[in-house]
Amino acid sequence: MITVENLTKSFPHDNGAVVALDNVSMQVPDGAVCGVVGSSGAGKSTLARCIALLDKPDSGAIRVDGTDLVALDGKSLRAARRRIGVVPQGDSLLRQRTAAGNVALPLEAANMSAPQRRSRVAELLDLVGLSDKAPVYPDQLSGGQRQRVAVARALAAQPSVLLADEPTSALDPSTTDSVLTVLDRARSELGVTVLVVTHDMAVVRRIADDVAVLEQGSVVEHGKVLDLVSEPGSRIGSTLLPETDQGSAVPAAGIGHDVVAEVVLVGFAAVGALLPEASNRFDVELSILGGGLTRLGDTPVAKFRIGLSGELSESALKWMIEHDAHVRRAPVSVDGVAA
Ligand SMILES: Nc1ncnc2c1ncn2[C@@H]1O[C@H](COP(=O)(O)OP(=O)(O)OP(=O)(O)O)[C@@H](O)[C@H]1O
Repeated sequence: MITVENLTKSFPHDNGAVVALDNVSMQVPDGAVCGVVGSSGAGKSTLARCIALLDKPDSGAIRVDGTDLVALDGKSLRAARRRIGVVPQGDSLLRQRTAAGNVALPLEAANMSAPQRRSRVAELLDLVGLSDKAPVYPDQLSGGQRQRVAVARALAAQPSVLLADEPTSALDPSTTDSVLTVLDRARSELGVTVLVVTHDMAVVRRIADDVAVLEQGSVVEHGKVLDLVSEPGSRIGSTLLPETDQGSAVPAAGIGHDVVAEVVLVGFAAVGALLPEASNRFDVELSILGGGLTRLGDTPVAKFRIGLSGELSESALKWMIEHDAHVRRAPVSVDGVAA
């Protein structure tokens, strides 16, 4: 578990200071992948650098497995750093070393014997799908392959936490996918807790369990992706879920439908069965007025604007809510038209 409590960090700027992190608090559960997103200058990299112990915060605590890292120094700080693997922003491999040589670096620093090192490097290159590239120099690798070597290197010392700062920036979508697969494997096969700083919402869509949205140094939204997308007004929800054409006027109560509502359905069972079942059970006519289906990680999620017609429309809606549909009634204006 990573716990960040009231973290503040500023940098000197002209005659004053720029506040990069302003009282930031968040948690990442063990074995979860958390995306840290936000616009440029929001404080994402500063947060990652503080957690990686590369920058010292002005105040606040960063607990990894219960230990406050901010309070450490000397030997205990160096030991704590080894428990945090870092994939730095940009090209970070040593050009004069092969892929295997780069992965071996932290193992050499830890004085691991040569035979042990060879076997550990082989394991790590296998994990990132690059066993055949062991003798290859970074210049002969693609951008995605270089990033996968950087992930292997970050995992070499068996950290409990992996931090990746913009691991997919400047990569095309198919290469991005291979890097994300590797981060996902770090979590699923090694149980590592992964924090990914990114401006790319595709990263959140594909691998994040949790997400924190930073804005001007503050966390403005934080939690499980699948919970946030059901919350009205969620930025994550409005970015990751299909549009339902909120703005268009749809005939509502008394005109075309007895009830108009927006529903978010999470998971195979809900997406596949809930709407037809509600319609059958209550003998109401159900029309999809907008929205669509998407996938967050392995989970199908739908957001629809629906119209219900029939005497038991209200009961059908209530039944959907009882069966875990997240329902928001579409606002209806005075002339009976959904706004
Ligand atoms: N070493 C530094 N010295 C001075 N100011 C800094 C330093 N590092 C970050 N800042 C400032 O702190 C604020 C947050 O920067 P940070 O790099 O953490 O944001 P970010 O969200 O990662 O942005 P980007 O997506 O562009 O990388 C910015 O105003 C930035 O200019």
